[in-house]
Amino acid sequence: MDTFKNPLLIALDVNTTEEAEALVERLAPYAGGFKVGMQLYNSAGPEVLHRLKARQAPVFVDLKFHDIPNTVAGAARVLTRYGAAILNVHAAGGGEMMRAAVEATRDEAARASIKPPLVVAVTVLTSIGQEVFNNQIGLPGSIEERVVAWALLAKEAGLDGVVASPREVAALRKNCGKDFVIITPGIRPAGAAAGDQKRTMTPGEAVRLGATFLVVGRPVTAASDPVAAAMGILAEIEAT
Ligand SMILES: O=c1ccn([C@@H]2O[C@H](COP(=O)(O)O)[C@@H](O)[C@H]2O)c(=O)[nH]1
Repeated sequence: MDTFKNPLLIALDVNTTEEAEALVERLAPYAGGFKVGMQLYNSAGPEVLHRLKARQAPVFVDLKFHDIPNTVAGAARVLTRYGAAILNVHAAGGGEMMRAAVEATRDEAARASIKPPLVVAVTVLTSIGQEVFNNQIGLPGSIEERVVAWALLAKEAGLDGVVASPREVAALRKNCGKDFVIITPGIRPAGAAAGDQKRTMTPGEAVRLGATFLVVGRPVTAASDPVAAAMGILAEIEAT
C-alpha cells in the first residue's frame, strides 16, 4: 500500500487531467491522497492515473465495480497495474465477486512486484436516506444494519475495508475491528452545504468515531479558496 501522510482524500471531480493536476499542485501539502472517480476517469482516461502517480500522490480509484466476478477481477487487475493505492467494488455484488477482486489484485501485484492496492467495498451510498433505502431500493431494515452486514461479508471475502457514511463508523468499528479500513465520504465541515449528501458529519466527528480516511470533494474543490478549505479540514482532523 502507498503511504498516506494523513487521512484526508480529496475528490478530484473535474473533467480534465490539467484541472486535476492544478488541484493536486495546490492541495498536495494538505492531502493524504486524491480520489479519481468516474467523472475524471471517464473523461481523461487512464493517463490521469499515470500523471498523478508521477507526482507521488496516492490515488483512490473510485470506479465502484459491480459486475460478474470474472469481469470485476479483470478490471481490478488493470487498476492494480496502473498503480491504484485503493480501488473499490460494490458489496451488493456478493462475496464471490469481492473475493475475485481481491485475489486478482494480489496476483497482479505479485506479478508486477508492486504493493497490492487496498480493496474496499461500497456499502450504502452516502446520498441515500432511510426512506429511499426502504421504499425505492426496496431493502428492509435500517441502513446501519445493512452497512454492517455488507461490511462483515466484505471482511469474510478478504477485503481491507468499506466505504460508508460517517454515521455508521461507530457500528463498523465495533463489529469489524480496529484494523478494518473505513473510508467516509459525506464529510461536511460545519456550515457547508450538504448538496446531494444525506448522511453527513463534520471531519472532526468522523475521525473521533474512528474513520480511517475522509473523502472530501466540493467543500474543498468548489470553495472560493480551496487551499484554505483543505487547511481548515486538516486542522480539524489533527485537533481531534
Ligand atoms: O457513498 C459514496 C461513495 C462515494 N462518494 C464519492 O465521494 C465524493 C464526495 O464528494 P463531495 O463533493 O464531498 O460530496 C464524490 O466523488 C462521490 O462520488 C460519495 O459521495 N458517497
